[in-house]
Amino acid sequence: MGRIAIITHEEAVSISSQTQPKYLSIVSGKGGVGKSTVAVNLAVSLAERGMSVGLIDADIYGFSIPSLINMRAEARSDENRIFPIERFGVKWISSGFLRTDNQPVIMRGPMLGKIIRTFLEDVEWGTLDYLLFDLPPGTGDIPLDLHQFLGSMKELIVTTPHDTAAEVAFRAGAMTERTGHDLIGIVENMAYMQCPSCNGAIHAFGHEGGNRLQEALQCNILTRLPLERPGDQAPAPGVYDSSSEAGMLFRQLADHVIQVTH
Ligand SMILES: Nc1ncnc2c1ncn2[C@@H]1O[C@H](COP(=O)(O)OP(=O)(O)OP(=O)(O)O)[C@@H](O)[C@H]1O
Repeated sequence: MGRIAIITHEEAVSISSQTQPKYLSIVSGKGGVGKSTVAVNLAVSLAERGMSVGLIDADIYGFSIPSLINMRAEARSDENRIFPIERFGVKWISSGFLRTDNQPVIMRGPMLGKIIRTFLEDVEWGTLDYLLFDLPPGTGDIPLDLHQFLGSMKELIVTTPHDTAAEVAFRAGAMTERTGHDLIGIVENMAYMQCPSCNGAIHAFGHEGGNRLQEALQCNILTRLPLERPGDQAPAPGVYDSSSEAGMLFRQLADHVIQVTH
């Protein structure tokens, strides 16, 4: 597993505040592996370190950011600009904030690209240190569109330890190379759970998938996250409390991201 660097809050703040945000995509091969959960908690952890952070929910059809951060609201807009929703120190935009009736979003490929462009250009982001993208699972048009709009960007790939998830994640990782994006690491989510009686680790989804992916993509696993739901103390259904094991690991991951992207 890759070494995670811990940095102080002061160091983090001194790294922050450039004019151009750093673009970071969170990708996965399959749905349901926890990509949006990783994106949300990384965004909140970066903000806690003093970074100015925005997140684009680029999963236009399958958006889940509003429910993960427990926010049902319509983004304000005027003639020219859309104002992102602010919560937990992060600015968020999602198609779920453009309509609040939970109706399906029906769009063809080129319209998806247009929506992403609108999110990039017409949202009042202000000055950001990081703009994160929660991409839809798989290797569709949106990563290609983003490459066209922004050029090179950093990517984190999320998988579970299950062989199938890792195999599909490999294709998403290979796509990263083809689009010229820079894969900074792998997050193995739902890697283990703690046995309630003996406290040992239970590997419900196996434990080889992440290692195989690491070898195949020649890229480090940055963290292995437990199978653990945010508890009653959690600030929202998809946001971990900073004192939980997952919460602490997300804060370490944020430190690492700051180090490798500054
Ligand atoms: N480590 C974890 N432990 C327990 N539950 C988790 C964990 N990670 C994610 N979940 C839960 O699994 C479900 C799917 O997570 P999430 O929406 O983040 O996945 P996803 O990969 O973004 O899926 P999709 O691409 O289909 O939206 C959510 O209910 C989330 O709360």
